[in-house]
Amino acid sequence: MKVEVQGLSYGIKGVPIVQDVDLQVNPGEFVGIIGPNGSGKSTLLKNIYRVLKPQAGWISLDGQALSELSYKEAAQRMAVVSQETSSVFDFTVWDIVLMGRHPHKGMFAADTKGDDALVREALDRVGMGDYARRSFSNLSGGEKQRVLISRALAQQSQFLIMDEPTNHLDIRYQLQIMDLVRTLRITALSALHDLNMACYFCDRIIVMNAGQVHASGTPDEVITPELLEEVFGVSAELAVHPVTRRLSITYFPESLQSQFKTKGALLV
Ligand SMILES: Nc1ncnc2c1ncn2[C@@H]1O[C@H](COP(=O)(O)OP(=O)(O)OP(=O)(O)O)[C@@H](O)[C@H]1O
Repeated sequence: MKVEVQGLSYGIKGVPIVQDVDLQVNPGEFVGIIGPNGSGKSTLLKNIYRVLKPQAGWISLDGQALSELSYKEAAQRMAVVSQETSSVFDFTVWDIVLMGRHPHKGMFAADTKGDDALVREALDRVGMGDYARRSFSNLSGGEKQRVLISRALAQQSQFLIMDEPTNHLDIRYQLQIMDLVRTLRITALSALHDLNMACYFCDRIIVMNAGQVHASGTPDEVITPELLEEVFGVSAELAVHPVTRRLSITYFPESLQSQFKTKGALLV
């Protein structure tokens, strides 16, 4: 699925939060949105997945304006893994993942064996197969996140939006989830905080700063020591890993900078 956003702006009480954002996600691409805290990543994503209404701009899925789709039609095309996981109801893990099938069904349609098989497979893919009968609300943050990703898989949408999907996950599941999204070759747009993960897994990166797109391109094009200094205010060194050929970032906290500088090891 091809996703296009043009001139998207959103503000609260006259204060601009996202300003004139253009972006494109090509079919099968995994695009990461990075940026400092408060730079507008979540607000931009919420405008795309329709929790917020853009004050200006245009969003389309395969050339069709998102605003012209019903919520059900939009949910058939777009799955969301957001940061908000609280629920007032005590659903089981199975129920939560089964909800991913709802956009594909009529109002009173019963769940089919096909739905059950998709839910089972989606749970297994994130390593949560043994948790099906557990209460969702009692899970750890990382387990909840894996269940929500599982729901998105069961939804079988062609476009996946994620807001810091690896938040709460230990390193094994961070790698597993990012790898899964990558290998599914589903069109994906995700806010990410871990820049090494973004460099490793994303085809392209969009850098948000103060509500605007500061830079965009492949990780090699976008991530430079100068950008990390300017946008994130951190000193860092970049290297290309000899085996993976991916960019690898090493950060230098202020307390270590003078130490390394005196040893002449700081290369940037
Ligand atoms: N409902 C709201 N009322 C007032 N300000 C808001 C509201 N929602 C977001 N903001 C502000 O908009 C800015 C962008 O917030 P947003 O959550 O989009 O940033 P973010 O890049 O996702 O940040 P983080 O990395 O911390 O998750 C922040 O300064 C935030 O305080």
